[in-house]
Amino acid sequence: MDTLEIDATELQAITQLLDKLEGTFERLDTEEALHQVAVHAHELPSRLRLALNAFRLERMSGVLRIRGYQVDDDRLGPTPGHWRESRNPSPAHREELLLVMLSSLVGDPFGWATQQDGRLIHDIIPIQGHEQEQMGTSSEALLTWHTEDAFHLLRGDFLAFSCLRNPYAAVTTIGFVDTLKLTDRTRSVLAQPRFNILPDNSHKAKNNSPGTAESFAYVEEMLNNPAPVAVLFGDLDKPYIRADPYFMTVQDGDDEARAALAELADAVEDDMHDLRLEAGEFCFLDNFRVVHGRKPFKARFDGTDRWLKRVNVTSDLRKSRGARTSAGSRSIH
Ligand SMILES: O=C(O)CCC(=O)C(=O)O
Ligand SMILES: [Fe+2]
Repeated sequence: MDTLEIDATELQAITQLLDKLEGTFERLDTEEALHQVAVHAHELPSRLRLALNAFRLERMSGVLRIRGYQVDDDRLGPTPGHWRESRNPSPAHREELLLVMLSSLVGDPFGWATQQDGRLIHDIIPIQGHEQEQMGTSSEALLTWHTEDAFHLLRGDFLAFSCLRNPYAAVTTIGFVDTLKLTDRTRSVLAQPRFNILPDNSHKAKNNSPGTAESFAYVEEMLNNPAPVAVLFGDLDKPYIRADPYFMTVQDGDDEARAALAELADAVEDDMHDLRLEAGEFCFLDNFRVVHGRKPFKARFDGTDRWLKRVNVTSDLRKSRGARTSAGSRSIH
């Protein structure tokens, strides 16, 4: 993992930039705001911009932690009990603004019409009733390692988090694909389109408000009729990954693919790293080069729970033009 510690001078520059901009953008999810914010990102301290560019160009491990920003915990108020209860204007507007600025330096933020009612910026918080689910909103269950939105052809290249609070130091887990120990034979099987990846539950209509998502047609299609895909791709010596074992199957009778997937799961689990996100920390994951999950934790449901903001980032918005709710929108369906 790579870590950048923001120093006092940089913190002052960031604070001044946020002071200047926070009143300008009431919403961050409009075409205009996203354009403007991406340009203001170039006013951030150069060490941050250099680090994010190095991250984008794969000159780093695939995890970049940016530490040293201070969150005003009182301003945030209680952690919401559900992402639907998130307030507007957001009490975390400054952190969301900084998250979108930083994200704009690695690509372009986007969201899903089928997730969190189409919001661009997600709240990752424990939700009562979801304790045992395989979702960011669960708590007591182990969140099995995964590529984010692995089922989707247009999944993000990167994933960005802002940690607002994590009082009990819940652990995000990270697996680095660069250093995975797999036999050549297994690599070659994993590189063949012999695996089905079903949509995870966060994309299902039952976990969105009725009528809010533009269309669940693609998600339905992927549920009922998943096209077989490869798990490893790119350069097989240093592969990219696309996997979410909890939601994966192989064709009936394809024991070789099943064994390769099991070997991959063992290799990833043997070398998982703990990441305890702290309040004020921003964290970027390379969604092609690392997988992530989360260890179980006990949520409190009293307004003091862990609270992350999350945004998906793509290297190429143009690829999804026909799959967004309109050509100008950032919402894929
Ligand atoms: O809560 C976490 O640490 C990560 C959860 C997760 O998988 C996600 O937000 O994509
Ligand atoms: Fe995830």
